[in-house]
Amino acid sequence: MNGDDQEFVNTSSLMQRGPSDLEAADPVFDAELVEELPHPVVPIPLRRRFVRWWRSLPRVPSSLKSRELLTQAAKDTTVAVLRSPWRYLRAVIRGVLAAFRWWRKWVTVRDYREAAEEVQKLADRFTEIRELTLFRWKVTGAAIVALAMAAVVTAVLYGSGPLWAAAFVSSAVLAWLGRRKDGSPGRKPTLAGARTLGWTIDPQVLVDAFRDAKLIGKDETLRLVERATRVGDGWAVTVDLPATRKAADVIKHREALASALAVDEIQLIVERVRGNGGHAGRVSMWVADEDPYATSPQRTPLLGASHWDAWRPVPFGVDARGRRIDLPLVWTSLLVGAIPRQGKTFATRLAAAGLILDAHTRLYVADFKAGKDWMAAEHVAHRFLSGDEPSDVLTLKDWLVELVAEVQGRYRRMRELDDETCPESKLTPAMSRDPSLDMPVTALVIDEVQVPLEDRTPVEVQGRKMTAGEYIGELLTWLAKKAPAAGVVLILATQRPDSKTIPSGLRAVLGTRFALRVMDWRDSNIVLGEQMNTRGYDSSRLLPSHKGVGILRPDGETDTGADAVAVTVRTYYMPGDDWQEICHRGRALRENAGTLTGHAAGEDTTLSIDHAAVVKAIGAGSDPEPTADLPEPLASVVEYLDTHADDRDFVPTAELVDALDVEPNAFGRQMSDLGCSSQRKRVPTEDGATRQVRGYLIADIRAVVEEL
Ligand SMILES: Nc1ncnc2c1ncn2[C@@H]1O[C@H](COP(=O)(O)OP(=O)(O)OP(=O)(O)O)[C@@H](O)[C@H]1O
Repeated sequence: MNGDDQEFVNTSSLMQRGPSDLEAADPVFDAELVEELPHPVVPIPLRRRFVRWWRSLPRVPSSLKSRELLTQAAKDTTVAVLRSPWRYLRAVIRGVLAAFRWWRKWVTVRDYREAAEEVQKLADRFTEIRELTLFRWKVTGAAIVALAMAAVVTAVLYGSGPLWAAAFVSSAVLAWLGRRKDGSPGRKPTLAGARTLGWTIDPQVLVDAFRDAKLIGKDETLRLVERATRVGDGWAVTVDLPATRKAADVIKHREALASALAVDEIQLIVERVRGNGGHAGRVSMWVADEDPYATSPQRTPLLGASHWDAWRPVPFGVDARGRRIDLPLVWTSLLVGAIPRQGKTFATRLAAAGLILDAHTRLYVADFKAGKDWMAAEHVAHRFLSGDEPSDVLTLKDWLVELVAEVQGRYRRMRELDDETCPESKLTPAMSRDPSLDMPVTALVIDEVQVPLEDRTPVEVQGRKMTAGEYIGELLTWLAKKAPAAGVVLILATQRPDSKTIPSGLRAVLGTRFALRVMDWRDSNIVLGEQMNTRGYDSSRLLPSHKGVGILRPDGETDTGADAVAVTVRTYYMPGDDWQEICHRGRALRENAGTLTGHAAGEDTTLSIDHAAVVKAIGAGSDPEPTADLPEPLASVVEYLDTHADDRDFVPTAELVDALDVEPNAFGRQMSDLGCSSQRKRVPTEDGATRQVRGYLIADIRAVVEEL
């Protein structure tokens, strides 16, 4: 508080008391005393101040404000200068053509002729027009003769200098006449050959392609951030879209852009540039010279590694540009889906290979394909089964029960550990390698997971009758939710990625997805996640010949260099002998480290299972049948939604009518009687567009069920 404030407090107290009882009073301080620290003055260097001032000047062009832009401007100027003779020549040629067209129109008296034609008096005016045409031809001839004579006389009198000067002036006039005006790209040749690669030389071709693909408007243009450069076996370019246009839309409509650039969409990689150097409208494109997946596949780099750390992302494949894509596995889970013979088992084995080469990793391998593909893993796996009989399904069920108990035990033990060893309720690399803690990274690999999930062997879980498939679904869902943080990784591969086979609850908690070729966009969405096709990721569009190529939607960050939602990857090729080699190496590593256990060590693999504890943990058997008391058709709708709703919030009426095989009008009436009213909503279609359909909000249906 300063002196003036003190003054004010004194005077106000005097005013309240009145003038009669004037008495000297001590000042009243109604404030907090704070120590006044001087503001630190940080001197800004003169150079920085100048740079700031320079950059804030509105009239200085942006190319003079940063070194990168200046370099770009210098490059652009050099290219413009080098190209200028060619552009000038083209402008002159266009000028000559324009002049010729004008002259032809004049000499044939076209305007007069057309006017006569319009009033149907051409016959009357014919002689007149003919005479005028003849006269104009004569004028033309006289002008040519006069020009030629003038040229000869000038050449004789003054040499060729003035002739050159005249030619230059005429060419300049013609170039001006033939100049490209904004918005009129000129006549486009109909048979000009392929547009491919034209854009690498002339950015205008790229702008036209964006316009043709309707990614920018007719009057909008692109800004070239980086000129087209050779990167790998293709061309890369970075552009800025006009304000308000989004890079995400370009990714979504990649196919239209590929068509406009006349390349197969598999050759065109479009990414949004994120982070410091990017923004929502900056697009980086790479166009491969040819099908990047037509070449022979690469062997996995794991072959060159004597061992691998399971905590390091596993080398999984390469993208079209040849950039390596690594797949983090610990703390997440992986779902691989594809139609048969597309490389599902190969991809799953790649993920498993990284874990096999770590001696401190425990493996559970269940091969329901019952073939040779996984045989080699028998030598390293703690638990191993290969078969598709109900007895195998029941064995898997027991494993899962064992794993649920294991995960619960791990969390219990983690609670008792000090903060330094276990800072969060999560497994750490040090914990996973400490034999005294007995918490190694554990991977559960199930190939053809649809086999156990669809199994109908009846099982009784704490008095509740259910199928083995249902119980396995519940156990897997619990594990996918809870186990990754405790170091238990789920790697599931399925040939049938439809919503009936893989329960939506399970799919929703599987962090990493890899979709090789599937039958249609719905199946692709089931593997990759709802509406991924509308975001430009649809694995049904991959070619059958592209074995091992799929769309990877990672859980965390992959090493792609670009921060994309998903990326198309060609997995490394690891044929049977390489796989066996890896498994043998994994066994040798375990033998050295003394970590070979279970099936691989020839130990007794009888399981100690506490079913009751597991049932309590996952809550199975305790749920009352949810749809038992519901009236129809609501009960069937709820049953359908439980298996098919995924993470959707809306279900079209047509889909329900189809699935439940009911009469649409009666169905609508019954639903509305039960309190579920339908409404219109836009839903995505196969081609990426949206369509308005009638249907029900799933939340509304659930609310009615609750009420009932
Ligand atoms: N990365 C790859 N590069 C080239 N070819 C591959 C690649 N991955 C797999 N393939 C080829 O694809 C074929 C099928 O692979 P795989 O056995 O993994 O298919 P799948 O989807 O598991 O089939 P199924 O569903 O019948 O079990 C393999 O024989 C292999 O030759």
